[in-house]
Amino acid sequence: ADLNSDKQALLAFASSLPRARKINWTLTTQVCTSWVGVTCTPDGKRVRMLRLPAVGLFGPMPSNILGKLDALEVLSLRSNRLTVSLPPDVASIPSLHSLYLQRNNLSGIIPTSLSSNLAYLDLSYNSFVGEIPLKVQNMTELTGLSLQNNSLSGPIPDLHLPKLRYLNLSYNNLSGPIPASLQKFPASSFLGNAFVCGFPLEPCPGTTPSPSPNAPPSQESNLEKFWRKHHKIIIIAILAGGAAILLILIIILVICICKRKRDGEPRAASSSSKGKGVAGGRGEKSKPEYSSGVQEAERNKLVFFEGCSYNFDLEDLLRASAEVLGKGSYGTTYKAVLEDGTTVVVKRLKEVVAGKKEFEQQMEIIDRLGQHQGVVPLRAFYYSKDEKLLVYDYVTPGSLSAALHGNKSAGRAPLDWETRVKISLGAARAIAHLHTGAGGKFIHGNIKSNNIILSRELNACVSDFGLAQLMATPHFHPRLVGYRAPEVLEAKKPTQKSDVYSFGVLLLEMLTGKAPLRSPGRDDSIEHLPRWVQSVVREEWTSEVFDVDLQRHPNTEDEMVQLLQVAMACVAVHPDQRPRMEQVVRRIEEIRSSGSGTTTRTSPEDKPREEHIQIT
Ligand SMILES: Nc1ncnc2c1ncn2[C@@H]1O[C@H](COP(=O)(O)OP(=O)(O)OP(=O)(O)O)[C@@H](O)[C@H]1O
Repeated sequence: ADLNSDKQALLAFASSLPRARKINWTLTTQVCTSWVGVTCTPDGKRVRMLRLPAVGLFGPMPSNILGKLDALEVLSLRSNRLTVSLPPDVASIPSLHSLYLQRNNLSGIIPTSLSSNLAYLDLSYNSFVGEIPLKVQNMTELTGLSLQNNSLSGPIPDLHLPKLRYLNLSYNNLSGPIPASLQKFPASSFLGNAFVCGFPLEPCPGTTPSPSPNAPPSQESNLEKFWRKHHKIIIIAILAGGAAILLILIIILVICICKRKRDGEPRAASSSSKGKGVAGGRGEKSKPEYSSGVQEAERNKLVFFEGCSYNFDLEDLLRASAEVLGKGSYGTTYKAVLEDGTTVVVKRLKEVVAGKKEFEQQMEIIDRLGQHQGVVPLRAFYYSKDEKLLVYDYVTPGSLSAALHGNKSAGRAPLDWETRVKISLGAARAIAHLHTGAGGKFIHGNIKSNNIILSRELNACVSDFGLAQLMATPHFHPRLVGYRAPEVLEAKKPTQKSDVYSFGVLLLEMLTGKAPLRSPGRDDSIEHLPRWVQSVVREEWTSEVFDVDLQRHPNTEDEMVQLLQVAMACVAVHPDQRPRMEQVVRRIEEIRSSGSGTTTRTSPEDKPREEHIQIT
């Protein structure tokens, strides 16, 4: 078996099921990079995961097709309308460790040929009948078993599975005592089976209740003796303790009510600080902050763009573990790692004034402009009254800002000259594309080194564009002021020419290795980078301007001076004197091709996108 046989099996699977929503699988496209729901092994030789939850698949689940994917580890076809039965060839794929088929219309018996490598099996909310197969006992890797809400009957097997952490057999027609090996699970694991008895449910008829499933009989009788002797004292102590706790709770409650009244704080305020700590009950993880504004009824409304190969729903995103990457002018950005390991960036926008239609139109434009190798593509968005979320690819290793100004003692290697030119050209091309790509009117509005994300090959990917148009008023985050053109600081309206100014500051940042706003004197006065560079150049100390890390590179000063001239043209005070972005691109291309040849001049920008942006 190889990738080609996996591809044939997937195509056969797709053609055997009428689909409500079109799946983008075709003979001519790449299985591993563009097929929705498909994840390959790291070497790209086999299909490792197939995840198509809630995509409207309906009809009988085909036999002898998916079983051919013999490197498959995860299969998720949950929340579709698959019928008839679970084919034995699927359940027995030897490499399979997670099988999610919950919320379909599958019936018949659970096949006995279950793979012994399964770690998670979810067949809940179907119509399976018959007994729970004894074969489950052999699945020693099993950590979760969800069979609730089926029509399973017969006894509950005695399962000695050391890794089993989650079990749900509720709402079936099972009968008989709960085996001792499963009495550690809560009552909710067994509820809704009229004839199931024993701890943690009601004792079985004709048996004496035992206080603990594992307590040895001798200990039990000692306890009884102790209880007989001291029960009055124990009851009085419990009542006194309970009364004291109640009193303390009442005092705390009164203090809280008084404090709230004093603060005059409305109950619904502080929605933005909710989230991380909103942990649910048993087994639930704390939810990411950005989940707090998503309404229960709207959880299926994550809008994906065409060609996106991610396959998760909003529910998955809300369950992801989220880490704050930063709080910017448009909101908070999180790195979200989903349960299957998929990593994305979620931007939670604040203070959006655009209505739904306007917002959706802008998303369409951002998506269209994202079809460029130098731009971080927007993959999905969510819009509701209380919450606006954007989902992007997670690009590593990080921002240009971190690469230029990050901590050297933490092992950061300085960017060499060749790389800085490559990044400048990549970013310039991407911004020129934004300026020309949507009828010639589009403005980035937020160019800065934090918004140039570097791929593993250190190619520039421009992010965070097209959002200013959705916001109430332009926000000037302190970090942003150094990039703002003078006319924007006054009139607060960015233009393509103000983008050119910001790009000029970015070039100066790369040439000097200095941040756009500096505090040179002891009096803490702030100096703008363009003004500082101008003053040094005027004194004819040009070479003093360049980053000390660049001064070590031989024969590159000519190129540095030429790029400095481009940067200075971009930061001209009058917008009309600044070049257009296409002119900037041409100038950097000339500088690059007239290079001294001391370094290799390959052109990775010409490679196809998937090699260009490394996404984890
Ligand atoms: N797609 C991405 N992949 C990896 N890191 C990202 C991605 N998008 C943003 N980041 C990083 O996340 C951090 C926070 O980004 P965010 O856009 O919220 O703030 P900012 O760029 O500092 O400010 P602003 O909102 O004004 O642009 C930044 O360091 C940025 O480099």
